[in-house]
Amino acid sequence: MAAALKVTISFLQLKKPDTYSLSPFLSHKSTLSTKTFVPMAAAALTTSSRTLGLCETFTRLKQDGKVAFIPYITAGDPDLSTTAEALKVLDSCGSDIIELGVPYSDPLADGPVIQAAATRSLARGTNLNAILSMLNEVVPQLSCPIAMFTYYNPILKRGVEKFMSTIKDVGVHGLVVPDVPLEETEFLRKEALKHKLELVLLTTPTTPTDRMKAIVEASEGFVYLVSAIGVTGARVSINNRVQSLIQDIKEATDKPVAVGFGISKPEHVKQIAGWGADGVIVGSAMVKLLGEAKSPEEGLKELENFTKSLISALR
Ligand SMILES: O=P(O)(O)OC[C@@H](O)[C@@H](O)c1c[nH]c2ccccc12
Repeated sequence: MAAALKVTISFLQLKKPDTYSLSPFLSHKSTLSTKTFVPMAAAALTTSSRTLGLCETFTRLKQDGKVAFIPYITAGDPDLSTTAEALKVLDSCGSDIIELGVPYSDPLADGPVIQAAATRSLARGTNLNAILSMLNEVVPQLSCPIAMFTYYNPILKRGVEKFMSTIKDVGVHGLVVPDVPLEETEFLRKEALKHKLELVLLTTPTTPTDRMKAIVEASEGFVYLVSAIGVTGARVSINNRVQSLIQDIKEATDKPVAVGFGISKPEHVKQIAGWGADGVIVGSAMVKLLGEAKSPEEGLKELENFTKSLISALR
């Protein structure tokens, strides 16, 4: 009987750290270096559980006629173990992408809630290495992708290439850097692409049309539409102008558009989804619940209830 060609990866036959030997039952042998082989094996092992990237997530949601729910929290507020639990809570509640903020001493685009969160986190000694170690443990337990949110300075401090490779290694999919003007994103974008990270760019209500078009052209993953002039922070209502801003962007690109700034109520979420947004981003309202609660446990419970109320307004 013709021997069935059955290929097994015999780890026991591993001769050297860098080569595996495929040992087909037929006589010939072939060896592949781990550089080409393990990724294939690893991919085969994880294909089914591979987390989708940002753009893929939006594509899947669009096929299901759904709008992405994207919460933002500040890493290390009130502490990193609570952040780890919060990521799991947000994921299990059905968040589609999670923005995780790296605390920074001069968060110029943030309002008082996120500024206070960054101050508390830094006062506890939170640093990038500790955040990365936490992510290394938690990301494999999540079903939704992480977009790291950082100002430019922490990236420059570590070096752009090193920063990109390090966050990719712990399973981060995307990156949002609010204080890098379009003109200075070239190198950042090149390095992000090299490390298969999706660099999300932001456009605002005051961005001139030509500049908005250049931003959406360069943005990867999705386009972040800032809904309000000023800094982050929950608003009583969402500016009706956002509806036309969403349409303007959709005339310029097929890329998904997610709206952030000020969103803090189920009616805000419904309104923005009704205007045609592909995603809604909620930060300050989440950060306030988590960071200003009487205890981490209470903060996590309030975060869960609030997240469920917002997601149910989307579904
Ligand atoms: O906090 P808000 O108003 O819900 O906005 C989202 C925002 O928190 C998050 O996307 C974010 C946190 N810090 C930022 C700085 C600039 C732009 C966006 C952000």
